Amino acid sequence: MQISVIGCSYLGAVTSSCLAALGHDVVGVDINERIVAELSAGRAPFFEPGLQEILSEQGSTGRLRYTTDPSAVAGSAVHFVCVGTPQRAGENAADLRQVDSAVEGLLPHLRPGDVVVGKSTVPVGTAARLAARIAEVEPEATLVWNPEFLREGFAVEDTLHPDRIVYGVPDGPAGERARAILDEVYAAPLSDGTPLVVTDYPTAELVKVAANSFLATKISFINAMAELCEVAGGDVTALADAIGHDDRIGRKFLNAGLGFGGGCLPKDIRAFMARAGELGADEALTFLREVDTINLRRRDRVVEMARQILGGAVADRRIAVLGAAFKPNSDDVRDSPALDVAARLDQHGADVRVTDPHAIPNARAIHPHLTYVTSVDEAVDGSDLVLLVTEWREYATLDPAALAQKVRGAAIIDARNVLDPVAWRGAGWTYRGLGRP
Ligand SMILES: NC(=O)c1ccc[n+]([C@@H]2O[C@H](COP(=O)([O-])OP(=O)(O)OC[C@H]3O[C@@H](n4cnc5c(N)ncnc54)[C@H](O)[C@@H]3O)[C@@H](O)[C@H]2O)c1
Ligand SMILES: O=c1ccn([C@@H]2O[C@H](COP(=O)(O)OP(=O)(O)O[C@H]3O[C@H](CO)[C@@H](O)[C@H](O)[C@H]3O)[C@@H](O)[C@H]2O)c(=O)[nH]1
Repeated sequence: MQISVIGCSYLGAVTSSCLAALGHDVVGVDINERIVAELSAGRAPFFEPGLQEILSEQGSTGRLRYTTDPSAVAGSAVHFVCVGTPQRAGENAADLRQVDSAVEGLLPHLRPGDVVVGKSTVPVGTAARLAARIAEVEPEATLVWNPEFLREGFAVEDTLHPDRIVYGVPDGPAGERARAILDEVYAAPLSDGTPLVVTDYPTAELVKVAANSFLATKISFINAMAELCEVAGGDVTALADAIGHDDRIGRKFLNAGLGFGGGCLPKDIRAFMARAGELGADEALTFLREVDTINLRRRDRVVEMARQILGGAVADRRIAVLGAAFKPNSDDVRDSPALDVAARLDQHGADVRVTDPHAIPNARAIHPHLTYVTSVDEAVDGSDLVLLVTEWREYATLDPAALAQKVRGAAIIDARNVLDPVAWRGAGWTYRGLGRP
């Protein structure tokens, strides 16, 4: 099938290349010339495991191309909208300008029978509004809302083998026809037994933000337990293991630490609260305000812990910050807790040295004044304190005895609770986890 993908960043680059891998003819359109140049050269424009390989494979098939020309969507039967929906500056609500401009750009090229597929994460009600706009210009085109659940770091795997596929379709024959077309697009994962939920627009839009709200709530729940463990002398890791053995709870997303960041969970729960308020249902989501507050308190806690360990002030003390990305296996620093902590310590006058295997260029673009180094050795050299803030495998497996030789003061805050306290203390370190004795 002939498919266009509008917006080719973290979501769209993976979606477009994976659709080509599923056997479709794909054109990706983005207004960002750098992204298009990289993708056109067969290079991943950001770090995402497996993306480079799939781009190289698909580039040589001739089934995948990228362009900045918006008219390149003409001739495609299916158009995926994968543009950004960031938080509006100074507000909780989502900024829908990219979605609106992508759809407006598509309208002149739509033909009868075309299917427009919304993948971006949007406030409930957006699909109905966009469907009405599309109908004004091409009444025989149909909008489907098909939210995306991929995780950065596992984006290719999640796209090719999703946990579920959700379509929000309009009632009647147009919806049925659009559904049949999407069944063809997703023939491979559907034939593997991927569960399919076909529903209406509002439910499809809500499924996405409900899923992210649940995940965020799970993380803040365990971080609240970490706060309790800290004052009561408990161990949140053992607690998470114990409650996680209950199948009804499950162990996933119960890793206490520095909390959630990234381009999705924080802005999605805020946009959900804002939309609930617009719909007169803000009381239904007041708990998400607490989820957000608990999450942001984790960053304060780590800064405070650093101050305590360093005897009351961080000014002029050298602090090694291991990690800048919001999670391992990603170079994404959007709302990164790791980078936020580094920037705050820098503001307090600390001599901060930040390292990360992949995220330094993105981090530098946001916080150019911080000092970045390319290795753990350079970061820890002569440091008074080490912070492990993104649990990259190479940081989680560091040798405490070897590292102790390089620092000035052997103190570490394991803000992701991934190190073995016994081993680190045994090697002479002052070890502090979050919610662990
Ligand atoms: N990043 C993820 O892991 C992920 C996962 C699931 C869902 N989502 C959702 O998917 C959407 C995209 O996420 P992202 O992280 O890729 O966002 P992003 O901000 O990184 O990328 C958006 C891209 O769209 C391009 N763009 C904007 N307007 C355009 C237009 N009119 N025509 C063509 N291109 C245009 C931008 O240049 C940019 O490259 C968001 O709604 C997000 O919430 C993201
Ligand atoms: O037990 C945990 C699990 C995660 N995190 C943090 O939570 C954040 C988000 O992690 P994750 O959800 O794995 O990353 P994303 O790539 O942002 O993926 C989320 O956001 C995407 C965009 O909406 C969705 O598609 C995914 O399903 C959803 O998991 C990161 O900062 C993690 O460090 C924790 O602190 N503890």
